[in-house]
Amino acid sequence: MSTHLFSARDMTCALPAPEGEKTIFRGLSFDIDAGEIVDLVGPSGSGKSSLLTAFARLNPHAHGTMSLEGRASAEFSPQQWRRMVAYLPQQPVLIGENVADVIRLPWTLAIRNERHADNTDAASQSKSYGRRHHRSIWGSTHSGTDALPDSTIRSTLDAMGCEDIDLARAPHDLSGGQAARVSLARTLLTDPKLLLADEVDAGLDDDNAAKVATILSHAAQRGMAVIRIRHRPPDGVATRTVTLDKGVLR
Ligand SMILES: Nc1ncnc2c1ncn2[C@@H]1O[C@H](COP(=O)(O)OP(=O)(O)OP(=O)(O)O)[C@@H](O)[C@H]1O
Repeated sequence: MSTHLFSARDMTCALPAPEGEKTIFRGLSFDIDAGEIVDLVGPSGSGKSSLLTAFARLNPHAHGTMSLEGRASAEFSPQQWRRMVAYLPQQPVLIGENVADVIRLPWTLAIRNERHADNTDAASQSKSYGRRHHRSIWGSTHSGTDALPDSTIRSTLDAMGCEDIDLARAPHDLSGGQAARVSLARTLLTDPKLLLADEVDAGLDDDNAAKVATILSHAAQRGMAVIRIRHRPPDGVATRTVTLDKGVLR
């Protein structure tokens, strides 16, 4: 489709409604390059979350044409796509007994899936692409702890300015700011190419919001593309801002 890292064309979202269909947006186009941070703003209810979930192929009411690094989204299974186009919701969902387990969860699930895939003969071309890809990201197939030892999690969190987060802490004992950063760290460690951050700094104090912005900024410097939905005042981190209003992106 293009040479952009990610491109979307003709994105349309229409919800079932008593009077027929309610169109949230129609025919939207969007491009983003590696290393960019784009803020997506607009009035409440204008469809910002619907657009991001459409990009992540998580929105059953949306359709359009998308590509990543020049490859059409249809070449990827939804799971393969979402590993590279990761959607981060506002409310962190932290599953595990402690922070280390929470961060390791994608590896644990991937290894389980890999074992399942290796035990079946349904190795289509797209599946084999997925296995190669995730081995390259996640390295080991032995166990979640082998693939992502505590020492790696610790050093990664420290490098993200999360020295205050104890790996042994139960997720329900984390503050809102810590929970937001753990959720973000878990997703960044899976190394997506495009991160879709849906109001991840909403409800945080200024200090924690700044920490989240710094983490995202460093990820972008390493080549990740980031789209942020934000309702806070501009923080100087975005490379550009786009507005979604009345179904139009400008
Ligand atoms: N699952 C759903 N079922 C019914 N209506 C929905 C659903 N999801 C979103 N909507 C509607 O679609 C429209 C767009 O919602 P969306 O959450 O995408 O907007 P938004 O711009 O992200 O809003 P906000 O800034 O308040 O989070 C709204 O009118 C909303 O009520």
